[in-house]
Amino acid sequence: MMHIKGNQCCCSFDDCRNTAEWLLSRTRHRPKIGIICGSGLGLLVDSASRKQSFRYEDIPNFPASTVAGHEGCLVFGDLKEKPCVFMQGRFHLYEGYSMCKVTFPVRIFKLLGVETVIVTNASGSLSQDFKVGDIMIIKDHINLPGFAGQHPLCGPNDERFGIRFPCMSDAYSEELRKLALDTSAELGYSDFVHEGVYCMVSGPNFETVAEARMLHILGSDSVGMSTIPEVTVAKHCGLRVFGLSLITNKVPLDYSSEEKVNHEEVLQISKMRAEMVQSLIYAMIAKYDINELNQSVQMNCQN
Ligand SMILES: O=P(O)(O)O[C@@H]1C[C@H](O)[C@@H](CO)O1
Ligand SMILES: Nc1nc2[nH]cnc2c(=O)[nH]1
Repeated sequence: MMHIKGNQCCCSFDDCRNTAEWLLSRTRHRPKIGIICGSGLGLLVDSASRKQSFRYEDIPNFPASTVAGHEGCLVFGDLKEKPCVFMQGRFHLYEGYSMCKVTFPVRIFKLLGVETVIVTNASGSLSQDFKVGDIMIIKDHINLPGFAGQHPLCGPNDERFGIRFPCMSDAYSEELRKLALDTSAELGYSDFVHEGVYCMVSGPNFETVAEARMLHILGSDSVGMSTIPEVTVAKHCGLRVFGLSLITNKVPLDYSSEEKVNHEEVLQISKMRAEMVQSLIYAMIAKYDINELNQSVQMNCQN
C-alpha cells in the first residue's frame, strides 16, 4: 500500500506537528526516551511512575491497534526518574496500514523531544544458537519488505525529518548494545542474551520451511513482522535506536519438525519472559546518562 495522497504523504509534517502539539498541550511530560512495546510486552509500562495515558483512538491522526497483545495506549511516565513515553501496542503492515501510518508514532516521538527509541518485539528464531525465551539484542536487520518497495521513506522526502538517502549501516547504537551486554552480564542473564540479526517479513502468515531456510541463509538469526520500519524512520530523523527481540518460538527449518507456530504461543512466551525483558530495560535505563548520550546523538547527526 503506497503512503502517498496525490503527491503528498498521508502523514505530512503538519499532521505530525498537529498531533505532537495536541499531546504536548495535554501533558506536562517531556519524554526523552520512547519505548515501543512488542507483542505481549505491554507490561513494560507497569513500573513507570507519574503515568498519564492516552488511548490511540483519542489521539488525532493516530491509527488504532487491532492485534491481540497490543493494548492501544500511549503512556507517558518516568522510569528510574528518566522521562519516557511508551507505545503499548504498535501498528503492523499486515493490519492494512501504510508504512507511513506504521511509523507515524516515531515521528511524533521526535516532535515530542524524544532522543532515544527502544523497540521491542517478539520473533521466531532461525539460529540453532537461540532457545525459546532468549533475548536477542538487535545488532542489524534485513528489511525484506523494503527490498520490495514497501519502505517508509519512499515518496517525497521532507528534509525537516531527515535526509533523502540516510545511512543504515549503524542503525542500532553500538554504545547501547554494549550497555545492554554489560547490564545482562551484571544481571546474570548472559546465558540467554545474545546479539543477532532481525529480519522483517510482512506477515501475517508464519514462514514456510523453504522461506525460513532462505532467511537463515541470507544471514537472519530471527524473523518477525515489525520494528524495521520504525527503526528506519527513527534513524532517518536522527534518533538513537536500541532494539530487543524476545525469541518466542523456533521457526521450523525442517519438514520433519513438529513445531507449528501460532500467535497464542507467541503471547504466552512473551508474558512468561516479559519480566526479564523489563528488568534488562530498567537496569539499562538506570545506568543511562542522558546528557552524555545527547552529546553523541548530536555528533551522529552532524555526520
Ligand atoms: O509487534 P511484534 O513484532 O512483537 O509482533 C509479533 C509479530 C506479529 O505481530 C505477531 C505474531 O505472533 O507477533
Ligand atoms: N514472521 C514471524 N513473526 C514472528 N513473530 C513471533 N514469532 C514469529 C515467527 O516465527 N515468524
